[in-house]
Amino acid sequence: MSLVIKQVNKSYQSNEATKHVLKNVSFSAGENEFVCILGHSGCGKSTLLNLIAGFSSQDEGIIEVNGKPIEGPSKERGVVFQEHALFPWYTVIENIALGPILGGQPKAKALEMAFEYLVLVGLAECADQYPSQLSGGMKQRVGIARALANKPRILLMDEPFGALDILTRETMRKELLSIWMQLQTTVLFVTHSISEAIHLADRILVMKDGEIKANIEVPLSRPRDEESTTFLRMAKDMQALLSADNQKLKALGG
Ligand SMILES: Nc1ncnc2c1ncn2[C@@H]1O[C@H](COP(=O)(O)OP(=O)(O)OP(=O)(O)O)[C@@H](O)[C@H]1O
Repeated sequence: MSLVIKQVNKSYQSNEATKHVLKNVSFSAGENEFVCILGHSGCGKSTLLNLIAGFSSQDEGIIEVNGKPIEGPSKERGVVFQEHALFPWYTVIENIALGPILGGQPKAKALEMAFEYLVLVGLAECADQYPSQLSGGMKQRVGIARALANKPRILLMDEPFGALDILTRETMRKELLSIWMQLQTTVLFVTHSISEAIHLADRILVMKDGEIKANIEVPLSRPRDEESTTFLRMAKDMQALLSADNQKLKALGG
């Protein structure tokens, strides 16, 4: 799987004004790579992810998966949102099986597959419960299992842990890494948390005002110690990138 984004531009029109939200965005993500897109609220992270998901289209530029331009949503690109959007009238296992059933799997086979993913996210015992009976973290795990059940080649995650408390967030982060290591799929993960990005990513794209200001490899093995010198130095550098004005960025080579 390779994802290539070249010179993508996107503007929104509102009240006669044009807002240039993505400015010449270019990057790529390789097979099994975990890439985080880091930036403050409003910098264009979700807009970028929505383009890659195929929910909307760019004004200019190219978005290709395995050399083919994307044309709308596809099972090869699974999406997990901050809000889990589970169907309340279906049980947990039915929510997960829905994608495979709609994809043409017989129901029994789809339920079997769904159960495998529930085991993977540690919720086997909740198969027959309804979403309203689950905590926020559990719902988010169901959301991940549901995206994975379609066997995506790339998982697009838009601040999936943003609504969770800090302890649950840490647990989910560890679980996501363990799932990713088992499944080996490409992940594009949007966050505004510097430490979350450094914990998770192979590579971090720092976004500001619709531009990718830096594309940084994380030279640390996992699990990562947030007290280590490299972790702390990276966090400081990224904080500086996110808060620097454009003049200073130029001086930093950004
Ligand atoms: N459909 C739309 N119409 C007009 N403006 C929009 C639309 N969607 C997003 N925007 C604007 O584009 C900018 C980028 O929004 P986007 O949601 O991509 O940011 P973000 O970095 O994901 O922010 P957050 O972290 O708060 O979700 C914002 O200023 C937003 O108001």
